[in-house]
Amino acid sequence: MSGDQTVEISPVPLGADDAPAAERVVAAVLGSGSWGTTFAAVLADAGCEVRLWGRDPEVAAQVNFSRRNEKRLPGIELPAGIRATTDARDALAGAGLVVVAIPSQVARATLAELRPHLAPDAVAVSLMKGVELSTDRRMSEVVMEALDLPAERVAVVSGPNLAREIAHRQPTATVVSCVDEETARYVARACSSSYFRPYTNRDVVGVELCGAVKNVIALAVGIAQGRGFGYNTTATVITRGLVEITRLGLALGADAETFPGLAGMGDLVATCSSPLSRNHTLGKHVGQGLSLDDAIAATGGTAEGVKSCRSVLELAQKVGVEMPITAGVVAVLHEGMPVDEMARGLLARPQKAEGISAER
Ligand SMILES: NC(=O)c1ccc[n+]([C@@H]2O[C@H](COP(=O)([O-])OP(=O)(O)OC[C@H]3O[C@@H](n4cnc5c(N)ncnc54)[C@H](O)[C@@H]3O)[C@@H](O)[C@H]2O)c1
Ligand SMILES: O=P(O)(O)OC[C@H](O)CO
Repeated sequence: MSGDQTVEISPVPLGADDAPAAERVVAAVLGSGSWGTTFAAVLADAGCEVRLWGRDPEVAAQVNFSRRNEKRLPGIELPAGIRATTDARDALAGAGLVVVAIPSQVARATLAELRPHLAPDAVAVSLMKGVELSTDRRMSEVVMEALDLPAERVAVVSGPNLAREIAHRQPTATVVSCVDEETARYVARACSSSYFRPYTNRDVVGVELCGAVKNVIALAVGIAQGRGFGYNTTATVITRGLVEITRLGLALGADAETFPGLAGMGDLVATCSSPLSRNHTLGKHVGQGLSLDDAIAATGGTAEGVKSCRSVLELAQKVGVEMPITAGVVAVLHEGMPVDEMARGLLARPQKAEGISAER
């Protein structure tokens, strides 16, 4: 059974319909999974005209005629301002904002197909939290390359944003990051509502790495919990996980302020704590003894860390940063290492000083 099905969430409507409609942005959301559909709802509640593109005609029909996406967001009523379509040309025509919410590993090929339909002045937004296998590119880099856009027109949104809580209009905040501050503010205005509060920054590298690597750390926490370890182990993995994320980020030029922020610590805590997280849930299944394939099937949805753990480790090796938790997750998921051996290996590492800047 997936983690999604076991968690009860109370809807907390905070007057979403009262949200101020600033400029009327036309937005196309690519991907009608849990986060794409939820972000479409956020944009609609914020006053945008929203087209939701997905491959599944049944999902599109259900969104249009019942205001629901029962497959990904069971029991949730969507706002009226979303029109779903399976026709990419229709979704993208005149869309000034193009939001990408498909699994990271298929983004490049999918976007390359859609590129001819992109409006000439469009700004793209990546919601994806992964690193591309074989190229080790962050997702904003993939979006830039596949859509042939400059960095100034590509933003990322990342933070403690579990889709189902937001679909229930529970309050949260996020970070909209772009090298161009004006673009970040434009995107932030477009998605700001009474329950969704975006902050902006220009540290795209840091924000994206936080989003991708926290999935790997959530897998490690899930593995530990599935094995039966308690809060001390959980807190240790989260804290040392943040050190891994920070070291990698700093080595790749990120801003130190990002890591204790919403996209860093905030998202790490949400993902490592919640049974709504697919990465956390999948890790738990593995810790309880399921094979990777069975754990993937039991979890459902996209658990980006399963694939991205390998590209994250490769990135780290390229810049000489040691990431022992990430290496342990790769070994358990992809190299057959038993969970107890991962735990023993992490604990047996040479003693060292605690800080971020301690030897790598
Ligand atoms: N769900 C969340 O809470 C959440 C929150 C923040 C970020 N994210 C990130 O958003 C991204 C999408 O996650 P999600 O939760 O929506 O996943 P999901 O598994 O719920 O949905 C993925 C969607 O992509 C579609 N898809 C798969 N292959 C495709 C292809 N080749 N072309 C077009 N569509 C394709 C699937 O049919 C599905 O509708 C991931 O990178 C994830 O890390 C998710
Ligand atoms: O379900 P997960 O593990 O992909 O996590 C969802 C979001 O990234 C939490 O912010």
